[in-house]
Amino acid sequence: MKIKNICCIGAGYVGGPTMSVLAQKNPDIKITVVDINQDRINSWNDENLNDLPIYEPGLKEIVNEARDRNLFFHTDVEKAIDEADMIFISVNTPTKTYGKGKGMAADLKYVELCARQIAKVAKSDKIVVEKSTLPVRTAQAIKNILDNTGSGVKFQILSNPEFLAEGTAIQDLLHPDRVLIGGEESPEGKEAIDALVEIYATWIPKEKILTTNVWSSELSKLVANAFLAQRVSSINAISELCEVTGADVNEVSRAIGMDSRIGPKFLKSSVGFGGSCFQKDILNLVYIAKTYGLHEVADYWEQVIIMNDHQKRRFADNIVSTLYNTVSGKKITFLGWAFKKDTNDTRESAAIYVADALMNEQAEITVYDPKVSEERIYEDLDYLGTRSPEENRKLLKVVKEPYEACNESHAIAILTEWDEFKEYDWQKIYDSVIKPAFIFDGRKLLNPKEIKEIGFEYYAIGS
Ligand SMILES: NC(=O)c1ccc[n+]([C@@H]2O[C@H](COP(=O)([O-])OP(=O)(O)OC[C@H]3O[C@@H](n4cnc5c(N)ncnc54)[C@H](O)[C@@H]3O)[C@@H](O)[C@H]2O)c1
Ligand SMILES: O=c1ccn([C@@H]2O[C@H](COP(=O)(O)OP(=O)(O)O[C@H]3O[C@H](CO)[C@@H](O)[C@H](O)[C@H]3O)[C@@H](O)[C@H]2O)c(=O)[nH]1
Repeated sequence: MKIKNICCIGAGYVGGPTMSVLAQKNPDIKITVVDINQDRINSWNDENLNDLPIYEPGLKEIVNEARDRNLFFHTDVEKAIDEADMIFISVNTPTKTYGKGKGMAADLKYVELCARQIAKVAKSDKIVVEKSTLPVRTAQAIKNILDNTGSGVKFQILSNPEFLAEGTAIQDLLHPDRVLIGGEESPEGKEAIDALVEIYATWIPKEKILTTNVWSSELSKLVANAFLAQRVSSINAISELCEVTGADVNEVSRAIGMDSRIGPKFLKSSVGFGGSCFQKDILNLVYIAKTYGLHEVADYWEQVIIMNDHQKRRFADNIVSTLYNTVSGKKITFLGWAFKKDTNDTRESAAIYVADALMNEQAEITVYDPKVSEERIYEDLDYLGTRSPEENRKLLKVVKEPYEACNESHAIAILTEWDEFKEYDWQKIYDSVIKPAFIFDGRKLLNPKEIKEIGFEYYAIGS
């Protein structure tokens, strides 16, 4: 079966970049990315490409090549569904904030809405691809909705989780470690799997395209994120031990990472992992385990989150205790707000929680981040609901220039590992801050020797 027309529902961090690369590599397939958010679609259609909704290195060039050739962005969801042979569901699946499973389970209302809309509109057979991260066995629920339309239309459901990381989305999409496709083990299921394999095979070697049953594919996505986050929490747990024993966590990471069985990646100690996925997906895994009565399994994975919360809290506590047990009325500069470098995404960023903890102590925070907007930062804080929007704006200021952000500061905290922070004139910054001059490096980014020689009191995670 040769796919000619693809629709992707959801023009977010996954839908946008993924479909852009798919379109670039398959110029003979028409790909339409739809979203209910008109502003987002307008941004994707921004004529001079300066206002794309997502910042990812390399994305602009690919959108420029494929857009209006075989890649289209619009809001007419029903028309795009009707025309497509293959429909990707790439909508958000946040943690539930209400009802059963509140704070743990994935909220599948957007996915269900998509399934119902497909069921309503479809007049010809379709392959529906789960691109969103979903709890194991969600394909069954989607299938139930689709198979009960009475229209006679046949659907095949595939699971094709996305493993891209933000900031490196385009490179991850162009050169993935693997592509995972789960499908039914029937002849129709195999035909659907083959159709999707052919699309990826236009640029990815076939041996990297892994096909499994649907449930293994759905579960593998949650497990991959749980394992990755577990490594970060493991090294962060060790960072605290390093701080009290005189060991250095970078040296420990290097020493253990050279063991080929452990490997060197994802062993960078930090102020805590953030991002839209790790916490949400582990909570989801924990919830699924609990649902099946597997309490030891649930407790085991929950510990990854507990350690991460501890790491954020103790970073804030350390600032307070070092600044003579009070930060009330003191200016604390945050360098970085994004959850990692090279992205403007701030979801679950450690910076939000560290700021909130310090604002509870009446600190006056000034934030500089090269890519995150002022509006976004206030939205993140307001979302916590800890204090009124007016108080948030009173206690936290956002500036567009790093030296201005540091001027007359009592302490500088590095929350994101942006490369440009390393290049700053730290002597100039030292001259402009209140003494003693403190730096709290949540990313172990700066050179401790150089920074201390300038005169800073320098505290880094894990040493
Ligand atoms: N962000 C990542 O790096 C990443 C990586 C891998 C997997 N994932 C998973 O991919 C999924 C999407 O994540 P994201 O970060 O792209 O989310 P996102 O919030 O950036 O984008 C989702 C988009 O879907 C749209 N949407 C929701 N319901 C809709 C509907 N009924 N019709 C049309 N549009 C609708 C929203 O308006 C939004 O623009 C999630 O399940 C996530 O866990 C995310
Ligand atoms: O050694 C490390 C590696 C990462 N982090 C932090 O962990 C978080 C997540 O980083 P990363 O995994 O690089 O970014 P994400 O974009 O969240 O990507 C993860 O989540 C995606 C969504 O599911 C998956 O597709 C990716 O494979 C998975 O890496 C960030 O706050 C990082 O700063 C560390 O603190 N130390």
